[in-house]
Amino acid sequence: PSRLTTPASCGLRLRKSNPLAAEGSSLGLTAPRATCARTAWTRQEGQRRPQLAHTRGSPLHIRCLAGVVATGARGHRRARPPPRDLAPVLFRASVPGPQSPAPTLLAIIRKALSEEKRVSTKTSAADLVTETDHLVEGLIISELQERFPSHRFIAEESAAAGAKCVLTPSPTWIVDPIDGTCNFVHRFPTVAVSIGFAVDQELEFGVIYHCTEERLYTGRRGRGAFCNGQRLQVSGETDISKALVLTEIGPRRDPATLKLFLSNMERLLHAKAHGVRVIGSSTLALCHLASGAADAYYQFGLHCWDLAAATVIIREAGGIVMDTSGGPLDLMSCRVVAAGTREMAMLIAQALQTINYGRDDEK
Ligand SMILES: O=P(O)(O)O[C@H]1[C@H](O)[C@@H](O)[C@H](O)[C@@H](O)[C@@H]1O
Ligand SMILES: [Mg+2]
Repeated sequence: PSRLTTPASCGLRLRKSNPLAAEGSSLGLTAPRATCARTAWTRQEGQRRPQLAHTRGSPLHIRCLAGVVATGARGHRRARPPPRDLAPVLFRASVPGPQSPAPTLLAIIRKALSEEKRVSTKTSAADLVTETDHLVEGLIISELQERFPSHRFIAEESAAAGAKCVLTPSPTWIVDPIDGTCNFVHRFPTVAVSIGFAVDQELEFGVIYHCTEERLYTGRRGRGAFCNGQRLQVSGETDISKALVLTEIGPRRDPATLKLFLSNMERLLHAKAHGVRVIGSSTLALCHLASGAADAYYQFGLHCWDLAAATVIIREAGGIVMDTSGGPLDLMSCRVVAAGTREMAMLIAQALQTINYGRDDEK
């Protein structure tokens, strides 16, 4: 398999035992070795953000992510690979063994999960963020930026700090460093990292890692969707009265929004859905849909970083992702309906009342 050369201080290779091996062999993946990173915190425009410098032997070693290969150009690292030739595999998933003191991205999240956290709020009292969200986002972006200096990024905590969320035709990584931050704060073990990639405003691939259950979901346009190497397939259910439906509450708690949220749930229960579940992570709920463990998902108030990776995974598992109007998905519209079948998606869309959260690209 091809082996990408990385800068001396941040070599990354993927293990053969990586859960992606089945898919990975066709992508030319190789085993991981340590990446070293040093973090320093500085205040910029009132925000606390990580500045990263890759330094071998620095106190914080991060073996975090990314074997990225150009399948059409094996063995060549390109500053800007041809869009269709990119395939991702992100995350060194395992906690390091005793001989390896370097924490993985996953280890950082898992360690922080069990510790006290400094929690801040963003758009509402229920919209939470921690230092770990910032740290993980900084690590992911710096790693990818080093490999692909011309690529663009849309990332949750950067957006919260004022960065614009505009999806241009340029290759763009769309990152949610921790999805399920409220769960993370409460130590509720449903937390994920989500990274999507778009070129020409089209979603090319997505990777979602379930941090506590060590499940790696991947989807690549035209190449299928997998969980730990097992192919994913959505359910074929078309009847709401036989459906398990998932949703998320969204960040707002004002009475008008809550009334609409509860009324939408009530409408689906009146339609005799078997259940409507809220698990606290949009990306993992969407992965459950992709794996056939649920039949539909809808939400108002989610963001492009909740949707980007999951959309590829669901589509590649045979599912439908659309706008709540029944039209095509608009990644920036802060709303979605997804289902295993078009019939189910349309039934859900027809049952819903709109909750207007605005657009990601107008904030
Ligand atoms: O945890 P974050 O990344 O803030 O994502 C949340 C998402 O943006 C919301 O729409 C969902 O309702 C939450 O469950 C997600 O966790
Ligand atoms: Mg998040």
